[in-house]
Amino acid sequence: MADIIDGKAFAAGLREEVREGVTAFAAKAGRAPGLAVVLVGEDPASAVYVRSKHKACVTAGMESFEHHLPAETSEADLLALIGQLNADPAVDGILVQLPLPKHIDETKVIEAIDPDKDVDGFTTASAGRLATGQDGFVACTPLGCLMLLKDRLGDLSGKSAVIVGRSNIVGKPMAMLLLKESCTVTIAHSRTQDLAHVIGGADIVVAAVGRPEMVKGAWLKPGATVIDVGINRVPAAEEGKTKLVGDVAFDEAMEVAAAVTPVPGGVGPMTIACLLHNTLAAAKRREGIA
Ligand SMILES: Nc1nc(=O)c2c([nH]1)NC[C@@H]1CN(c3ccc(C(=O)N[C@@H](CCC(=O)O)C(=O)O)cc3)C=[N+]21
Repeated sequence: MADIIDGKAFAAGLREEVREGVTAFAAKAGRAPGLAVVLVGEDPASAVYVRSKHKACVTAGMESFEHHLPAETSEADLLALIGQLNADPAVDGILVQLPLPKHIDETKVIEAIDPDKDVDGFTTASAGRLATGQDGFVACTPLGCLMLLKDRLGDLSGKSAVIVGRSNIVGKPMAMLLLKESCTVTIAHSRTQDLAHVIGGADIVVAAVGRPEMVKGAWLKPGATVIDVGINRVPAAEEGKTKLVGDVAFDEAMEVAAAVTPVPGGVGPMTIACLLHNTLAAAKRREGIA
């Protein structure tokens, strides 16, 4: 039976570490780090995420600036707000909750964020810095996955890692991070032939495809470490109820792997903790505090 990697507990530790860092920062800078979160529209899932980000911020001793705009906000008005936040000295980090309403060009909005305030790591500048080994912000979800892997395995050098999924916000930055750790990295995706065979060679599997339980336990190399990024809401056994499952068939994986992250309680909590970590780092960088 594999170990369950307790992302929730690890995230709690990281949040406590950030809280201490915030206290030290405030003593030197005379102000708290500030995170601006921009939410456009009424998507209920987004509202839940934004509320938990706000709570986490406040608990860590940070300033949280919430900007909740109506769904019909124009792209120009949103860009103007980003411009204001870029110029606001009290704002160290800017997060624009995705997805945005269809009439707004997401890329254009993300690119408007000052890369030095891009705590989500979503701008082209941040992606380029990561790919070329320069200092910058790493997207919170892959950063959280890397922390869990290093905590579990220590040195990752020489390990074979397969990432399932090639998104800009998880798959690609995850590949860059693992490459930097000297893993041998494979990115698999919907067109990959014989996925079972590809995954079968991996010491590390990161599943980020958004397809419920698509990675089967029998595909895994015995003793593999499995990081499940998927958060899929599916019908539960009880009529009318739903439950969350990952991209990995968890019970099967537990029979073969050495360690597996659960959903919920795995990668999800790490994403928010890493957002706080990035925001503190942004504040320190802006104030020239080591
Ligand atoms: N600009 C932007 N940045 C984001 O980082 C971003 C975003 N937009 N849009 C939406 C996704 C999703 N996301 C999650 C964060 C935490 C959990 C999380 O904490 N999940 C818990 C609870 C899940 C639940 O009960 O619903 C868990 O997995 O244990 C999940 C998902 C951040 N996102």
